[in-house]
Amino acid sequence: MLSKPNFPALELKNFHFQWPGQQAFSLDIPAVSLAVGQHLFIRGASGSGKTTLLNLLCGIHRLTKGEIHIGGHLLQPQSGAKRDAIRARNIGVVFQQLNLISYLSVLDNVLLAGEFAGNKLPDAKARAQSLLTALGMSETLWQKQAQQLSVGQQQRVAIARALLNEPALLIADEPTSALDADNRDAFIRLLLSEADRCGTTVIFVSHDAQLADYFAAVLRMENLAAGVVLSNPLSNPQTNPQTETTGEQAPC
Ligand SMILES: Nc1ncnc2c1ncn2[C@@H]1O[C@H](COP(=O)(O)OP(=O)(O)OP(=O)(O)O)[C@@H](O)[C@H]1O
Repeated sequence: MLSKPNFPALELKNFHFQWPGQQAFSLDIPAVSLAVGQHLFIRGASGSGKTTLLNLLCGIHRLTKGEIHIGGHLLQPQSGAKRDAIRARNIGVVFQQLNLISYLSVLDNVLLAGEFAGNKLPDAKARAQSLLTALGMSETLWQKQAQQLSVGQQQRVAIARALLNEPALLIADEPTSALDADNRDAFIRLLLSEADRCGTTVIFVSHDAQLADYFAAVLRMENLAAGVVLSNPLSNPQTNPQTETTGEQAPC
């Protein structure tokens, strides 16, 4: 695992958001702190604000009041350009639709994350190759176009891309919603084990309550205002994928 600075992966202070001109919906979180490596599952009903919350944590929307810190960096309040730069370097995202560039190769899809971050890592190519190998993507696949991959292979590329910049935080937005139970479980195991290896904190959002069993911490959208991260009594370290390893154990 990489050595990480001594900051929480995520810290929210007096977080308040309201859509302009709308009183009916708001998000309020007095205080939340997630330690490095502590994975969080967020669940909530349709319309409870999951996507809005993720977009705020990524700096896509501007917070109405309060502060968001990612890996010790102040994300909000900041200008849009500063939020973009902080996001590119400190947050990896796995989207619901994975969002790979279909005509680019596997390797170039992963390296895109480095370009968005201004190629902070001088060894980005070697790191991309190492991540792909650890995720079970052999060298024969690296020059294949993303559109020629199976869904499972595309998911691995999406995980490698999200981890390329050694982010403090990886946000996964319902990436398993189109999968059957076996593939869903395999994906989430792989994601968490690879994040553990890299020392990255995962925030996984879903309406699927069954997935909560994989996480030691669960936050329900309905309980945001309480400002607490609940321990998950169902999480079982024997079966918890955070303790599993898959693929080759290359350095992260
Ligand atoms: N661009 C927007 N402008 C104004 N209101 C919005 C906008 N986007 C979402 N909302 C409102 O914010 C609230 C939360 O929506 P959001 O999409 O975050 O919920 P969600 O939990 O992600 O829902 P789902 O699970 O159905 O995707 C809803 O009341 C929605 O109508």
